[in-house]
Amino acid sequence: MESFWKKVKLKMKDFLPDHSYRMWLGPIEFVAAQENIITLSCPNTFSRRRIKEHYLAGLEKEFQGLGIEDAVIHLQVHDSKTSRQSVEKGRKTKKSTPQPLDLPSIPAARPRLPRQLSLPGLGNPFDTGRLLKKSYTFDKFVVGSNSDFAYSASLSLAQGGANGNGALYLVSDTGLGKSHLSQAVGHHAINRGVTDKVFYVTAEDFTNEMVSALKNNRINSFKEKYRTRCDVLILEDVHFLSGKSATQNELAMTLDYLLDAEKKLIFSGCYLPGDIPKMNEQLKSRLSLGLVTRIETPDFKTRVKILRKKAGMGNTPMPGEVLDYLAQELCDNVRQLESGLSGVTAKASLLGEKIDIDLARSVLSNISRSKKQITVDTIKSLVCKEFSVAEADLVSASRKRKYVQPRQIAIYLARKYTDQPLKKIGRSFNRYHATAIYSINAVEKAMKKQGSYVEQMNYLYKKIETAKA
Ligand SMILES: Nc1ncnc2c1ncn2[C@@H]1O[C@H](COP(=O)(O)OP(=O)(O)OP(=O)(O)O)[C@@H](O)[C@H]1O
Repeated sequence: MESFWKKVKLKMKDFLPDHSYRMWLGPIEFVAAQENIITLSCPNTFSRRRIKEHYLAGLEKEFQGLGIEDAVIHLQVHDSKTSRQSVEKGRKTKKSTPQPLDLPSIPAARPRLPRQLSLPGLGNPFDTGRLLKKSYTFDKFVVGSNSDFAYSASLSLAQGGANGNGALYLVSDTGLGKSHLSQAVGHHAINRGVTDKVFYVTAEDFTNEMVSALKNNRINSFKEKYRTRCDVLILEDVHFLSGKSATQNELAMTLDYLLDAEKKLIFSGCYLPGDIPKMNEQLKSRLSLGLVTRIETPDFKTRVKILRKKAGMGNTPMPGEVLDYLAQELCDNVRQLESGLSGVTAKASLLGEKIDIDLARSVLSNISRSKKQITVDTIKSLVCKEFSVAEADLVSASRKRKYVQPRQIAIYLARKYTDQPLKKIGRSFNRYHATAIYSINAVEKAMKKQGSYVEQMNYLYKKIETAKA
């Protein structure tokens, strides 16, 4: 049986991005097999959970493909102290360890930087569908005047693209439903049995996977994977590709294949394709080939509708006046509405308090206080002080190195710590928003290359987070 496991592993190696294989499947060892039950051992509980959630069904399928009908995998942890209890029967076994109380975080929104923490393994066909967030379906999306066109376009694409378009580009500021709608298209395809070859991948993962394939002489299988094994491609955070010309070329060619084969393509990003700096014309034109639709910020009526739906999905009844209050105060995006709602629910349940306006006010005061503390101006003055530059120089047209670096860093920090749209941030530095995107990418790139740069940024984060209002 061990030889079967070796075969399964080899197959997985082919399927998965290199880093995912190395991180998750490479370290797994074969332990024993009895009839159709195969016991494998993982290096730790975290890895076991990850394997269980993302890879187990696929592994079992691979064993079944090798003729072991009804293969069931038991996962255990390597640790010598491992007891029998740590052997789990895949998905069916309930966790016996009590989980720490997971308090919902109150901040208004998660950082709006292009996703840096995307999951390894995104976009591999083996993970098909399982990487899509369960709740990101059409029926859970609340349609308002801000999103009706994007919703209809996504649904139409999911239902077969009656308008003949095989591609859709969703654009919006952060937290307004791009991921939700794009993943809803994937769910639709899988749930209706149209196809399970749905690839969900961020532009960053696509890039990393391609670079790793190049390094490991696997570029042909990378190309083959995207060009021939995918029916629905969901590519998020497209702006991340700015300046990455090799990835742009490869993606443009892949898109040609997929478009020719009439596959469904959904892209999302914070900027229109034409506004992404350092993006080659071929890719821009392909990204714009289908419908390009914008999701706007929801108006008050829609915010109430969203809150009502989300409150209805939970178990805690939420008075109408509290929903109105939250909708009035939280205007930036839907993620912020979700934070407010879960903050109110959590506080009420933890303290055993009644849900009313006073409670909601106390929860939101924390959100707005932390938001108010960090403004673009606070960031500008802190960066000027740290780099010993005058504010006039920071926002000037000068491209001298001594000003460019602090300027880029300040823009990056403004994006990370404030809710200001990038256009507005750019304007605060007398720059177009394309330059703001470029600055953010430049800082990210530098952080990836130099440890000292990361240290410098960590130092600035601390300074900002502890700065007085
Ligand atoms: N119209 C909507 N109805 C219901 N939920 C929504 C709606 N819009 C957004 N959401 C919810 O808000 C949260 C953020 O949405 P999502 O992640 O899709 O935003 P995004 O535009 O992709 O953000 P980012 O650019 O930061 O990735 C999700 O939990 C999503 O389900």
